[in-house]
Amino acid sequence: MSIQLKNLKKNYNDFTAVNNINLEFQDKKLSVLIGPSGCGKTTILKMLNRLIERTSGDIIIDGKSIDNINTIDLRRSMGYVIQEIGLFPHMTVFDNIAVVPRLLKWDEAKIKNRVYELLDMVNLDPSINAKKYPAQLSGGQRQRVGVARGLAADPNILLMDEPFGAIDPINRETLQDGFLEIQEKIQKTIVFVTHDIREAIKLGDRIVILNQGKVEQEGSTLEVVKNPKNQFVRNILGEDSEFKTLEFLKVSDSLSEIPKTYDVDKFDLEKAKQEDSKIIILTKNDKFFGFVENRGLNNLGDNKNLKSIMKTYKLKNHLSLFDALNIMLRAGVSTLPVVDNDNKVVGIIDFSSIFKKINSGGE
Ligand SMILES: Nc1ncnc2c1ncn2[C@@H]1O[C@H](COP(=O)(O)OP(=O)(O)OP(=O)(O)O)[C@@H](O)[C@H]1O
Repeated sequence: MSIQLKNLKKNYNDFTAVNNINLEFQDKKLSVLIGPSGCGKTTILKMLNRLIERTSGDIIIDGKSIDNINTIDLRRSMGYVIQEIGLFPHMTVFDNIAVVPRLLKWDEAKIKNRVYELLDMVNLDPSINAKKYPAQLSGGQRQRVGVARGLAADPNILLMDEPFGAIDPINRETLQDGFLEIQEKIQKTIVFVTHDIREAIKLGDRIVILNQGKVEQEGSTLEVVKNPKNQFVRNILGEDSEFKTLEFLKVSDSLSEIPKTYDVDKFDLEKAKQEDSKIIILTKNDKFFGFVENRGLNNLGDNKNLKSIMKTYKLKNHLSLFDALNIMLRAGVSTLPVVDNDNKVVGIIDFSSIFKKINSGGE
């Protein structure tokens, strides 16, 4: 579902918070709104679900003005995830997530299925967490319950207002990674407010940069990062914005080759030594098992104990190139195998394929 803003305006008395904005939030894309405090981000978001009424202009969802959609239906078609305060403290995790399905009068069996499915999706074991109260969870876990609740009735649109803003940086990264995995699966139209440019670049398919109620620049994340329109945008992006695109580019887009793999139980040393590839990947039952560096094969002792030189580092294909470089530097290797969610090998990544990707601007 796409959302169009047409000449959208919001005045608070004689102060104009949102000033004649024309924009489209594209179907199934995550659009980030970013800008300095007070630039109108939250006001725009809340006008979408009519928590704030606009002064003039129009908001069109899939061709229909929101004036022609019943407000209750409108809000049900939009999940809403906000910072921290979103959960009802006196309700269990289960009941918090079940709020909208119960309003919609789903039967209890269907609600239970949905709540358990969502808890699994946000990586919270339902058998442990469904009965807990918000106060018994960590900040990051509460936030994941917030995301699950926003998705409960399977809305087409998700509005997220600094959903990870109150989480410490390390857990924040984990939540962002988890959320990217979820979005890959559910493909919602998401409008996401943040003031953190790294988060914007990492999560956003598209970025809207706002300044005093106006759009300063809008476009795909790479377009904006590569071609900032003016000094204001450059200031928002910060000094090392090219480097930040590493957060946005995915390992899966930068694979250098599909490697030949060797079943560890049928390993043929002489054949492996002939391979061009820098690393030899070992599998067991078609799943990733480990890898050895080709040059290491010559140093293999008489006992031919492969495991003595085997490494088990691997990269998941949904990780960012930023994470990939981090892991490669930590592991002290310049080439790593890449696996999918089923632990099947899908390719190899090395420094040169990463730099090629960065230099091409992600294309
Ligand atoms: N109810 C209100 N009455 C008067 N002014 C308001 C009201 N709500 C918001 N404003 C003003 O409108 C402007 C935009 O507010 P908004 O909350 O949309 O900003 P924001 O970009 O989300 O800021 P932040 O990043 O600090 O959350 C601000 O200058 C704010 O002071």
